[in-house]
Amino acid sequence: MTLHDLTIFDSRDALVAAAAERIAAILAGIGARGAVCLTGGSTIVPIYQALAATPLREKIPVDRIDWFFGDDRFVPAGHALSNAAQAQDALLGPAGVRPERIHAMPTHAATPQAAADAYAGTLAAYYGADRLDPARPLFDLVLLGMGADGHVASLFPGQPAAEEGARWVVGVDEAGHPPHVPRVSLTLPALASSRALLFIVAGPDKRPALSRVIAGDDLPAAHVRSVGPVLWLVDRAAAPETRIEDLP
Ligand SMILES: O=C1O[C@H](COP(=O)(O)O)[C@@H](O)[C@H](O)[C@H]1O
Repeated sequence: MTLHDLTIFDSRDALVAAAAERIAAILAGIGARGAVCLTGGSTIVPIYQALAATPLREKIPVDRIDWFFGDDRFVPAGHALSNAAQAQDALLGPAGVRPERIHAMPTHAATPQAAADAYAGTLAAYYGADRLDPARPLFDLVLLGMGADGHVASLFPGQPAAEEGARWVVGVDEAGHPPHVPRVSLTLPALASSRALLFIVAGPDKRPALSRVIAGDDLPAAHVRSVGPVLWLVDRAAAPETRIEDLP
């Protein structure tokens, strides 16, 4: 991460408002067809709610966007831990997105890896190829949170999924962070196939990992790339205490 990619907001409310505005502006610029990769976690929920409400909802061309997921918990559809259910309740439902535009991970599959393989097929069918071309990113926008351990999507530190360099989607049998249910996750190459990528990070529990990302330590979040900008929007509580001028 370079410092010009990091914006620090004085409060979580300010972060939520600014992130929602930024996302709405990106989505408003989508042309005839676009793809967005949604995140799970708790930080994103009020941002989804702001996007689904007036006045931002009016800026979003919901019917020209296909909505995908960066990861999900391997739980039945509608489960309290489901990222897809959370996004449906906070954003997609209230914003009036039609079901055929929503591409949830098939967490009813026999195994997390079977779900991952099926979802890779869904992505490839949308993209029209099974090889990613940097000149033609898969996603217009990827949204990500970061766990306190430095995980992104469901790519946890020290696990092989975080090293995957070929497949687009992987099954994760053991989550490295609560809730400890199996996961399905896009890989770093799939996330990197994006015109823009936005991290949204809040809370004091994220501060150590964010400091490590800035220092370039070996954490999944530090390895996230995009064809376009990778922007970090963080609140003051998550930001390192080091004076900004002293950061690398
Ligand atoms: O496990 C998860 O959490 C991360 C971060 O979530 P947060 O609650 O700390 O905001 C999220 O990026 C990921 O999608 C989710 O499955």
